Amino acid sequence: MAIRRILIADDEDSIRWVLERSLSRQGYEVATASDGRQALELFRHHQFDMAILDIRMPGIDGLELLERFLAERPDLLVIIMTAETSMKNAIEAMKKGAYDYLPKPFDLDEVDALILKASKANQVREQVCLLKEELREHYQLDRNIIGNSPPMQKLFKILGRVAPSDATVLITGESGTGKELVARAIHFNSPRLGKPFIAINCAAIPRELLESELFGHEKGAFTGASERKAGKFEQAHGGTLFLDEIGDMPLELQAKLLRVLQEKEITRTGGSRTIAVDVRIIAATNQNLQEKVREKSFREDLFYRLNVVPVALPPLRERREDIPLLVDFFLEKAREELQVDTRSCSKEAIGLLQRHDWPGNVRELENAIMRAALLSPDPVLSPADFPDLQGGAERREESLEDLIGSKLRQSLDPVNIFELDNLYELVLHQMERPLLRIVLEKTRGNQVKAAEILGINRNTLRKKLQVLGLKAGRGS
Ligand SMILES: Nc1ncnc2c1ncn2[C@@H]1O[C@H](COP(=O)(O)OP(=O)(O)OP(=O)(O)O)[C@@H](O)[C@H]1O
Repeated sequence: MAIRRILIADDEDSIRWVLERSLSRQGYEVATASDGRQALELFRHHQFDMAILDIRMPGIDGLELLERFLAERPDLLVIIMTAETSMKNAIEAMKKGAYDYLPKPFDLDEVDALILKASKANQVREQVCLLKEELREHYQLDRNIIGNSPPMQKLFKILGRVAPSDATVLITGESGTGKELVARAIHFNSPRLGKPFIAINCAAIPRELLESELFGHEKGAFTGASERKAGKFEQAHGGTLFLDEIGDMPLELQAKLLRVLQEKEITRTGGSRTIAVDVRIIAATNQNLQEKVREKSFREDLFYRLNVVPVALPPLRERREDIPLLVDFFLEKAREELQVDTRSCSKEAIGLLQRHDWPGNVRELENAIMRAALLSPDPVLSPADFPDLQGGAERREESLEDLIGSKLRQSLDPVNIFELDNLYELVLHQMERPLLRIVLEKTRGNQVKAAEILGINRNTLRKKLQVLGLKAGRGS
């Protein structure tokens, strides 16, 4: 929004008069006050976009007004006019949150330029606010983290409570359960939104580099350190640092990390200066940290420091009821990202997906859906589109059924079945002999194995072989 209403406060009549005249001519709505009290009164009754305040006024001075205004309206653009030749007052004003300062005496052109600059800055600021809003919406907890099952509802409750705070969170869960997704959601739903979210995977970085990745290094700190470098802690200043796979952090670094967390300051490798850092920590692991503490490969004090709010993500096999929702979510993603028009999954396919155990959790499901959507020519995915799953067997059974079905049709077509009265037994009997023969062939006559595969008792198999006149093999 452009600047429209301006408040001018100065005890010098000539300054008020000149500014009011010039700004009103340019179309701004201007209100003037000759002292701080009057300015405060006007501020309380009008919505100004900008205030131009003289630093020296009887009663309430410009700096105090600035503070009071910003306490109520942090978005107000305040310009402080200062007659002082020293910069001290101007610096003080900037520290207190003034947008800029205007040294007296000034040209009206200077004032115009300043208002124009502020106007542009205001627009950028509003855009940033909008973007933040969009981001927040994008990361709205239950929009991106899919799940409706009781463990997920419990999770949303915890996240809703913990996100707005600065509390350290320790996320545990098997690989692919969404630990990083949850860490991001916490950040984007916290007041730190708009500040950096920095992730580092402690398992993926060689030990000797991890320290400098985390805490930075000074030039020449070690061979290869040709430039000074800020570490992840510094990069995350004001925001959130996500320490993934924290269980893999070497013990000696754990000690340094603990110190940093306690003291909220870092020292770069090879440096001596301490640098204050304001960082929220979210750590994650798929290991049992308590067990590592017992084994002495993870520091107990660090564990307690990180485990302020424990968040445990359930494996997908413990919330199978969420699979249909997840499938729809990933199908929509596939349509957007892969330009396919896969619409849904058949009931049988959903059944198959719900029976699978998903050792790779949501990541594995996501990959399976994306791959199937990409490869299947059909808008509705069927079990055949998931050949890697258990259901491969089901699919083979299906095709075996088709195969037998068509053979049966071929042999029955020329027969007048109305003349028969024991077709069921006849057909099954016809199948029994070839089936037993094939299985015995494959087990090289091992009856124990054959009985096991067929799922029948060994004595039953032996009797059947006798009745059918099939040669009994070895295996007794
Ligand atoms: N509940 C969920 N809803 C939607 N997508 C999810 C959910 N959980 C995980 N995902 C997706 O699954 C993939 C893996 O998630 P993520 O990387 O967060 O898991 P992780 O637990 O950090 O895995 P790892 O331990 O292997 O690093 C991502 O693409 C993520 O968006």
